[in-house]
Amino acid sequence: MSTAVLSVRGLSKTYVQRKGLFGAVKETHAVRNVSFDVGRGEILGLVGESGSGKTTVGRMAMRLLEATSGQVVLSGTDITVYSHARLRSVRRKMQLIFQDPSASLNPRQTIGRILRTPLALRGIDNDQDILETLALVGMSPDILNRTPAMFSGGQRQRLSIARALLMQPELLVADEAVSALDVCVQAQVVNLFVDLRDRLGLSILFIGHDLAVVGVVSDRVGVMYRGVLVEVARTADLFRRPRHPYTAQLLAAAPRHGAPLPPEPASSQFSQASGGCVFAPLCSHMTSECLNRQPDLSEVGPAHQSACLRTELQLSGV
Ligand SMILES: Nc1ncnc2c1ncn2[C@@H]1O[C@H](COP(=O)(O)OP(=O)(O)OP(=O)(O)O)[C@@H](O)[C@H]1O
Repeated sequence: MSTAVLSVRGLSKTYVQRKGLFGAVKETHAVRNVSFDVGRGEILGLVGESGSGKTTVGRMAMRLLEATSGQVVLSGTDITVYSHARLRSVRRKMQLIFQDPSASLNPRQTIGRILRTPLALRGIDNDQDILETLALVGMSPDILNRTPAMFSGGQRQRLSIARALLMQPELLVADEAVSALDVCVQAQVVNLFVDLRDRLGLSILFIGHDLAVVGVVSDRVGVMYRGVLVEVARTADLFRRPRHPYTAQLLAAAPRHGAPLPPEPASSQFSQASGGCVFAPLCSHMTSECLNRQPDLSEVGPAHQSACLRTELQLSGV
């Protein structure tokens, strides 16, 4: 991690709603004075309960939503005052991954057409980048004539990540990107985000409500509570020594406390030979389902193992 790819300073958002034409005005102070950096090649997690302002922060950071006040700096350039026309030139550098990939992939288009769209925007008309990117996200190259409906939720999320990558972004904003997936597929997609950080040096703002999942993927974690960023810390530090009472509350409620860690495999810390998802022994809430499934272990890379190691340290309170 070196210089910040994204810096937000003092971001605030007040939603103003009026009931009817002459009704009372209701103000919601959704986000108050939020500041943080996302370093190059860093995953910053943003966690908090529903309504705490995470999505609002993510959208303001991408300038998809106008902030009431505050500043957004992308790779050293202050884009706070960019016009919409000017924003177009930097938009490709920031890509949003949604919770529901079905809603973001046109069901009537083939995967080939969906993935050629970002390439066309870059003025490229051959499929080489597509094939390389599909390999990167763990998808087969022979799927270009299929449609999104022919894939599982996890595969569709990989495809939406592939489409985002084809824009050659510097920053991904993943807003609840694994929340709609079942727990074992969550582990695989989380693994993919960690791999992308390590292989491409991507910066990722990873937004979620589940501290166990956000903790696995993130280098640092920021905690949102009622619109305020109450704490930002390196993940291991946050798990070891939460400074804010709300963080401590989140940690106490995390399902990882439910079961003791299983014994470490004798041969290797992360035995792939034992079968099942390697996340399984480490995240108690993922355990039984993952072990029953035997996901494709060839997808499990070293980055994933380091994520597991970090989780294990966190879970064992090291
Ligand atoms: N368009 C809007 N108009 C009015 N209020 C809004 C709007 N969007 C969000 N809010 C309010 O702003 C607050 C923060 O919402 P936000 O969606 O950013 O939270 P969140 O932490 O992402 O929650 P969730 O995980 O449920 O999406 C909530 O009180 C929400 O009701």
